[in-house]
Amino acid sequence: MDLIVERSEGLSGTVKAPPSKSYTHRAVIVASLAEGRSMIADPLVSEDTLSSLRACRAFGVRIHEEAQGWVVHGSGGALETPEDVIDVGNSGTTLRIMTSVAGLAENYTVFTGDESLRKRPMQPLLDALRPLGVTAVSSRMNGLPPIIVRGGFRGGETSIDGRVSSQFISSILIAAPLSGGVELSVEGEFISRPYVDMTLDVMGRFSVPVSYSDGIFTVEPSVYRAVDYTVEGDYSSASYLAGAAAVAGGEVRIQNLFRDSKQGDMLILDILEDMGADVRRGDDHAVVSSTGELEGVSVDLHNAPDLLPTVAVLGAIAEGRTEIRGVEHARYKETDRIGTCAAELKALGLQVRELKDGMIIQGDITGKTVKSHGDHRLAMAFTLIGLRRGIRIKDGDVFSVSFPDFIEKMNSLGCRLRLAEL
Ligand SMILES: O=C(O)C1=C[C@@H](OP(=O)(O)O)[C@@H](O)[C@H](O)C1
Ligand SMILES: C=C(OP(=O)(O)O)C(=O)O
Repeated sequence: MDLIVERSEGLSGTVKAPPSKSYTHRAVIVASLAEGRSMIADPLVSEDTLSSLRACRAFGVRIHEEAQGWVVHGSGGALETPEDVIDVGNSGTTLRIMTSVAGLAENYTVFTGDESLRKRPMQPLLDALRPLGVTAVSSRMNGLPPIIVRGGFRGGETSIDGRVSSQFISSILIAAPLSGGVELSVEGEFISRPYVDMTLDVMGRFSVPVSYSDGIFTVEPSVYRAVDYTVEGDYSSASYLAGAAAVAGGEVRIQNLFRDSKQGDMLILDILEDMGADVRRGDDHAVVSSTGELEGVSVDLHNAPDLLPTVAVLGAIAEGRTEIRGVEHARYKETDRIGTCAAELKALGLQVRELKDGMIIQGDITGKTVKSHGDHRLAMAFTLIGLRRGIRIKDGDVFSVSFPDFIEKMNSLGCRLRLAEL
């Protein structure tokens, strides 16, 4: 279904940022491996995080969805062989993290997903698991899902290329304590590092420490202990709420955003400030106000790849030139986000120079229609252009992957958007 956005000006209101997608995945998966009963309070209930919940259930973990959150009866690491193939839909995080977890189960596990998921690279993880005792292969032998994993995670030493996805590192670290222990060295540039810090944060909350020195993570054999865990708000989702205030003008207060968060995407607040918005940070909220006039910026997104669509669109709206660098790994997401964002911005009339690791954007927007390419972050980011001049986003209903109440939250601030009638 298409998303229709009408010009909107002068936003106001207070809104709660949706719960963090990355923390929800980690919390439900680690709680599933823990000994005892955990309550995951305020989880993100979205297509991607439900993929993780269902994947954990497939290994025999009992999880109850209640009003306050998810009650997880941890397996202590005793996982059943799934009865069927596991379909993780669109969720790369589920696929990557659960691949190592499947190495802890007996027999074979098969993971597949939607058309986009079946293009997500897996080979570095498959190679890194082999020395640890896990034989995991791509069914088509092309490094892509479907993935077949044979249990046998005994632990040991391994290494991984840090340039493709930090999810490979999170994956091995999460399963590692339930093996004989792991030493994992990261080779080359270590992109998206804050996501690994989030992994260590959750492992620590469930009583498992990880040490890191000279590029090597060390995890000793250990047990995860169940805990009650509250999921904090999501800075990536909040980038659309904050971005809306910056482009449409007015003042918006976003609750549930913590100043001491480990999320790399909190960089959006600095970027909006550099572009000319006014940002006030509280311990558990941020307030963004703006006249709507923005200036282009130069940013490196190596630690915050999910901000690429938001920043590209803000750059398209801003006066002058915006340069985004350091984010070649955005090409391996739900779509090749450098390619799809550049193509759609060009179709809207902008001058865009696509770089290997980013893009340079300048010029004026003339067009009125864009395509989401089925990518939730493109759909939500293009909404910001609509607030300035109206837009129709083809297949714009894909936001439910990460932000199911996106329309309601944006509407509550004064943004005029709706799904097109069929
Ligand atoms: O571990 C995670 O929760 C994520 C890691 C990032 O991926 P990469 O490490 O592949 O950049 C990010 O893009 C993704 O949305 C979520
Ligand atoms: C890349 C993303 O998620 P995943 O890797 O879990 O598909 C995202 O949410 O932008």
